Amino acid sequence: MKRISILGSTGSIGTQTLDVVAMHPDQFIVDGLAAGSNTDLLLEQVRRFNPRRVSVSSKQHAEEIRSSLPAGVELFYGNEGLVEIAAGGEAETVVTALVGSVGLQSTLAAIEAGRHIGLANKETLVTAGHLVTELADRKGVKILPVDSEHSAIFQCLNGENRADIASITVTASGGSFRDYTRDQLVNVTVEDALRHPNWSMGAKITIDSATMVNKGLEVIEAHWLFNLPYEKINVLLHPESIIHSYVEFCDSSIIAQLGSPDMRVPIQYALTYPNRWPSPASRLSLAAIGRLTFREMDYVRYPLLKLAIECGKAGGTATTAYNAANEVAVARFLRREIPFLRIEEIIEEVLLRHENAGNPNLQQIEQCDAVTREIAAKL
Ligand SMILES: NC(=O)C1=CN([C@@H]2O[C@H](COP(=O)(O)OP(=O)(O)OC[C@H]3O[C@@H](n4cnc5c(N)ncnc54)[C@H](OP(=O)(O)O)[C@@H]3O)[C@@H](O)[C@H]2O)C=CC1
Ligand SMILES: CC(=O)[C@@H](O)[C@H](O)COP(=O)(O)O
Ligand SMILES: [Mn+2]
Repeated sequence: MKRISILGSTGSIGTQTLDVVAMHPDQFIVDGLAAGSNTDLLLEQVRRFNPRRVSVSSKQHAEEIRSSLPAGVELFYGNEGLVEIAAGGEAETVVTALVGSVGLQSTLAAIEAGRHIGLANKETLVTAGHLVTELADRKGVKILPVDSEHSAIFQCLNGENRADIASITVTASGGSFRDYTRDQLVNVTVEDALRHPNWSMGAKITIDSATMVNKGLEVIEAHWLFNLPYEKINVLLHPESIIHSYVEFCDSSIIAQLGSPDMRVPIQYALTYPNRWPSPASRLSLAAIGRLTFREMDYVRYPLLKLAIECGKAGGTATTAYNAANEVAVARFLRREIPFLRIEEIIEEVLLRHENAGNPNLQQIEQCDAVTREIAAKL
């Protein structure tokens, strides 16, 4: 039996993690669940999965559910609540499925407490990858990737010698607007942007996919997860999202991981590694698909991908600023306060003003995150 806790249990990754648990009820114990404001869904999850500890984002939400919780369930809230679920209790693995850099403190707390991490919350590695990976190394904690591309690369590297890697290639669907010219982006709506061609995901990552920020975050995530220089990380447009990513080795062999686009597969692998268990994900028929297509990445069409890689190479607080500016800009777009292309301008303007600090500690990261958010909110 594996004991797990989930940060962000009510979101897209969180609910699919519980789907995996429900498929293998004799293999998992759910120790803790942390949600934001969706208290109805959290209560349903509590009744079904019997966690001993839960958390919500505010005191007000905690009061809403306190009387409905079964006896014995401990209730927490706020950032401290996230840390309680991450580092308290008895989970062996914590699935980090929060969205945004709000997940940093609890991820660090989980690692500090010696919990293995099933990492979906890529923003934590983007904002403070050096702190997260250094602490995980020191504590002997495994960071198992949940993100589909990183799970693919992780699977391709199974049993391989890291020194033999020539490069890795992260595939990109192109998102909702992959067939639009830049001129056509001027009047796109929130609804248009939320229509991802291949994946059903939370709102923030779906917008990130449309701006190609998601691929920028994923390149930085890959840099930290696989300890590779940016020069060895490529991006390739692959509209079908069937090849989830691949690795090229020094002898010119390429190993790729393929599958139907279903996040339950990488989520489950992060929980069962190094074993594989049956999954209800639909089987891939390459004969039925017929052909897979690829396109060179166009860095002029997607300037935010180029900027993310530049920030990654610059290091320091540059990726913290990039990530924070993006979180604010996407939230403003989703609230219909700014048009789609303004997301780009805000991130670019923030980075023009950014004064990079090398090798930042946690306090400097948090300060950079807060200051950047203020600037991005005013632009
Ligand atoms: N969805 C996907 O298929 C994929 C997602 N990812 C990554 O996984 C992460 C999660 O994405 P996704 O599941 O789509 O996001 P969602 O928006 O669907 O879910 C986010 C979760 O975080 C919770 N949450 C948000 N803010 C807070 C807070 N302040 N305190 C406590 N809980 C909070 C939400 O709670 P509530 O809803 O109750 O408010 C919800 O449970 C992201 O980093 C994303 O990039 C990576 C690959 C694929
Ligand atoms: C499912 C997953 O891992 C997402 O990050 C997905 O990759 C988004 O797709 P694109 O960013 O390639 O459009
Ligand atoms: Mn991904």
